[in-house]
Amino acid sequence: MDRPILAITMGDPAGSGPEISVKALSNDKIYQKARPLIIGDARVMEKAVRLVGLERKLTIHEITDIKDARFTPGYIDVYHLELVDMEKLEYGKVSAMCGNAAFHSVKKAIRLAMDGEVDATVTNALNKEALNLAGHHYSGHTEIYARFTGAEKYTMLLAHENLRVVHVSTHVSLRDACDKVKKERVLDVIRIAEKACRALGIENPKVGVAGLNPHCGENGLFGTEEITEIQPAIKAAQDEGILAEGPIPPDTVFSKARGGMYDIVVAMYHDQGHIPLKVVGFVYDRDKREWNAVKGVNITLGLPIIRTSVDHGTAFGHAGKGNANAASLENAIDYAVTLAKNR
Ligand SMILES: NC(=O)C1=CN([C@@H]2O[C@H](COP(=O)(O)OP(=O)(O)OC[C@H]3O[C@@H](n4cnc5c(N)ncnc54)[C@H](O)[C@@H]3O)[C@@H](O)[C@H]2O)C=CC1
Ligand SMILES: O=C(CO)COP(=O)(O)O
Repeated sequence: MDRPILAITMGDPAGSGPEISVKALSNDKIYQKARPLIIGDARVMEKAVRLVGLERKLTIHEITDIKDARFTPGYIDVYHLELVDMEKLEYGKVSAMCGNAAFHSVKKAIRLAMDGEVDATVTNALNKEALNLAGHHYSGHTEIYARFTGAEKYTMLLAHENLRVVHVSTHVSLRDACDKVKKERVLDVIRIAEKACRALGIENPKVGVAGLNPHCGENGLFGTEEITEIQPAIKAAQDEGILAEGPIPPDTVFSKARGGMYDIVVAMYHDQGHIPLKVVGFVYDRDKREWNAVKGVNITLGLPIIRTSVDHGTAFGHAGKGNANAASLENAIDYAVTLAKNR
């Protein structure tokens, strides 16, 4: 486990995943801490190497068996799945072909991890519209991983620096999200959050639990979920010895966590957790008209295997231009290495 084997999915071939994978793996230092390979299409990856002008430095090494991987700087091992008709590939366009290719890359990575052939998986972004257009009816990686690993209690963690957030629900409408705030689910997510912090090397983690409603409902004046669902879940967690606190008003809980009061925050729905993370991790420069930083990592917790991911999307606006930012993928690779080593 000194240099864990990482299966990195190429993501939607029409997006920035192949390009940022090449950028991340062109850094020789990565091979000192991990043995990375790409799961996807070798032709797509060759095109990405040319796109970033690294064809003299990097060779795509096509494999169909992990045993054949070189894991050596100067080569990018690609577990080739013959997924893409290069004549039809158009950067920045939603297509069933690309949705299908992204899906099968993910499915293969999961299989390899479940079979113990790789130590962890790292995903590049897929486009949910393309995925569904291809007939794969999932709302994201999280649900694909749950289905193919058989996990029942899982959740999404986003992390950037010392800010970590897990979610009671993710890809559902805001109306449905409110109905999903139930004691049992909140308690499960608190438990998973605490365990994840330990897996990341944090001793005695403190878990801050957000409320759902403004000001936590002001004692029932505008919403009662804090009283009927969230408080009882926190009490049950405390009875198990977990250092959980809350419910904490959602508008300040993240600043408190960032300041060091909590190691992790339990958010009640997708955007409650995603917005603070991306306000900190995504930094746009108005004068340069580009992103100075696109950082952060997405980790699925509660799986029997490791999955870390970029926390941005397919960035179709950057695809084919060679100017996408690889920082989030580098973060995701680092987290995968840490989790594999602590397992
Ligand atoms: N892990 C995953 O598979 C994720 C997939 N998505 C999917 O991606 C697609 C596009 O979603 P959007 O909401 O547009 O989010 P997005 O993250 O692709 O784009 C948001 C903004 O960030 C910029 N950006 C994102 N990644 C960048 C990078 N690596 N380098 C430079 N700039 C970058 C984009 O140019 C855009 O301005 C959707 O289908 C969505 O469902 C979104 C988030 C995560
Ligand atoms: O869209 C995402 C976050 O909003 C990413 O979701 P998945 O990790 O499930 O693909």
